[in-house]
Amino acid sequence: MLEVAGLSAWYGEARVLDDVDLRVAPGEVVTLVGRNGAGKTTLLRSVMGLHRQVRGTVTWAGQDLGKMSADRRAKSGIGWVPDDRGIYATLSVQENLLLPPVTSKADAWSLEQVYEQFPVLHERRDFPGTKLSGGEQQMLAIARVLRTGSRLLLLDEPSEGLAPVIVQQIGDIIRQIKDQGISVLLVEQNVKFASTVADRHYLLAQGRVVESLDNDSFQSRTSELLEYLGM
Ligand SMILES: Nc1ncnc2c1ncn2[C@@H]1O[C@H](COP(=O)(O)OP(=O)(O)OP(=O)(O)O)[C@@H](O)[C@H]1O
Repeated sequence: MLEVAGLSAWYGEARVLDDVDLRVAPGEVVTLVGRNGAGKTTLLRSVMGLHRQVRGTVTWAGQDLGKMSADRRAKSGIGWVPDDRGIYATLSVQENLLLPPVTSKADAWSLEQVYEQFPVLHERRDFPGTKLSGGEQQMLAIARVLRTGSRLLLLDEPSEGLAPVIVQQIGDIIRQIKDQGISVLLVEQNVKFASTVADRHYLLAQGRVVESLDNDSFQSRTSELLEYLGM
């Protein structure tokens, strides 16, 4: 379980998150929805320990993460997939997958498991990162954190710039991950996509959570909510 309580964040004097509370249960997919600049990426980065000018608490698997470094948070099972995907362009797919340090964690996916769940990565295993499509890069970025045994994935706009058919594939992967009891906290501007994968949603405006709602309520009120958020 991830629990964020009273989280505020600043860049210098500018406060960009204001007293945010949220939870993600095991196997739950939760989205952060809001217009550009609402603070979504900063929230993910704060959970990962990459943004340090914060106040409030982040508790993961019963442990208050306090001032723990991003590296130690990763070792405790939190996986970060940035919006630029962070693929090493000159390395092959397989080399990218072999980069995370070998871990004995039971949750860490083996190369065989990755290739079984992501057949396209097996087909492309000798391709350099530069030759992958956006969707393949996204799959590789997700697979790479699963290799480290992550039990919580922080995904920043996984559908961005992808063709609808590829977005559907990313949705399938998120559902498979969920079925394995892994939690996902997902920033998403594509609300149609968000409503096909998520259990719950937090709506963020100017750094504050303005609504928290389950997927059924989100689907029945989508246009009203988007108008309210100015999206
Ligand atoms: N490095 C930075 N220095 C100063 N201000 C920043 C920095 N990064 C983000 N901000 C500001 O913090 C606020 C929140 O940005 P953030 O990127 O978290 O929003 P977002 O909801 O993820 O939007 P987007 O989808 O555009 O990234 C915005 O006002 C943004 O201009």
